Amino acid sequence: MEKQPLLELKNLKTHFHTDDGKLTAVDGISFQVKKGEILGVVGESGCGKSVMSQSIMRLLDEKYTTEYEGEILLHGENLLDLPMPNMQKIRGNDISMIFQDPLSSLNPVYTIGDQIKETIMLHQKVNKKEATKKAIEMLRLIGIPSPEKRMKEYPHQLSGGMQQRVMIAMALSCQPKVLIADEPTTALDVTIQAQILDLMVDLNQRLGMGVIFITHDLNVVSEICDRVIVMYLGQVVEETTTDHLFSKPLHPYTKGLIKSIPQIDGDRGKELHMIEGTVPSLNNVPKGCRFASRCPFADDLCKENAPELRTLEGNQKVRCWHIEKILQEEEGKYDITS
Ligand SMILES: Nc1ncnc2c1ncn2[C@@H]1O[C@H](COP(=O)(O)OP(=O)(O)OP(=O)(O)O)[C@@H](O)[C@H]1O
Repeated sequence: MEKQPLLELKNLKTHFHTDDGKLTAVDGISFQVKKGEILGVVGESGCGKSVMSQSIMRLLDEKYTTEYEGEILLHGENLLDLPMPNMQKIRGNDISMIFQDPLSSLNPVYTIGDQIKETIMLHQKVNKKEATKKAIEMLRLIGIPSPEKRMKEYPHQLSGGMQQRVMIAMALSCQPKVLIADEPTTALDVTIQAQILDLMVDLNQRLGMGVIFITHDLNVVSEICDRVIVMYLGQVVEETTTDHLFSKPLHPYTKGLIKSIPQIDGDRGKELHMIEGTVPSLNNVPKGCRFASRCPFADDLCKENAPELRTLEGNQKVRCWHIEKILQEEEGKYDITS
């Protein structure tokens, strides 16, 4: 039976009212996250990944600058319709978020224990003693040695990796249905990074949590994600399974990203492919395909007309006018290699 989505975005748009006019940083994003699934979100800097996740949590300034359109459905309920106090209950209880920089989310003047306990007591009906027990359990679960001792320490007394684990412990302490992880391991060294990713996958499988994993690192995507969306200038340009992303990327932008993955072994000496050009700015969004100025396939059609996201066989979705041409090239490639 097809799993029901935990979280579904339907044509989400996030607009900022600025001195330069109205800028649309997220422009019609739709996707689903199912129970126990890890959805990767990739794309170059500035393509709207963080604005999208902050929109899901409704963390942006709605009073003065930000305007949303579309739907963010959690179990069928549109989060964009909720009054802020209700939304605050959703945060931490149903959806949690972990950020790139752990120190920005940990309070330097409170001990680790107090911060986790406070999060637990804010979201669950438990007394202090029970909250302490749960906090220790969570630190143990997340692989922090001597959790009783760590509870009494302040954030600055912990290494970067430990701080990140504490933040993950806090995010998971209420067993959210959905976890949004925004570049959670970028600032960490490779060994710690691998340990934290293992932990996240383990918890995702054990707790059945849906995860939205935002990253620049396609190697990480290949290791942990089930499906991936590729974003470009506020839109999804490709959505596919992780297997297909690497074996059969179709959008020219996705192909460029895959080619620019640094090779650790093999291919040594081969020049790293960089996608030429830069992402257009939000106050100068092209009227045609947003990737056209950097695309080797682009012609007049692309420059004049914006392509829709098309669904292909295997539920792969691609926003490009030249899918057939690209598919033919792929076929050719397979003929030679098979
Ligand atoms: N408050 C704001 N007002 C106006 N524009 C904003 C605001 N916040 C973000 N933007 C713009 O929205 C676009 C998307 O930014 P966002 O931070 O989501 O990109 P990103 O893909 O997460 O990049 P990175 O990978 O570097 O974190 C950028 O052009 C950014 O300048």
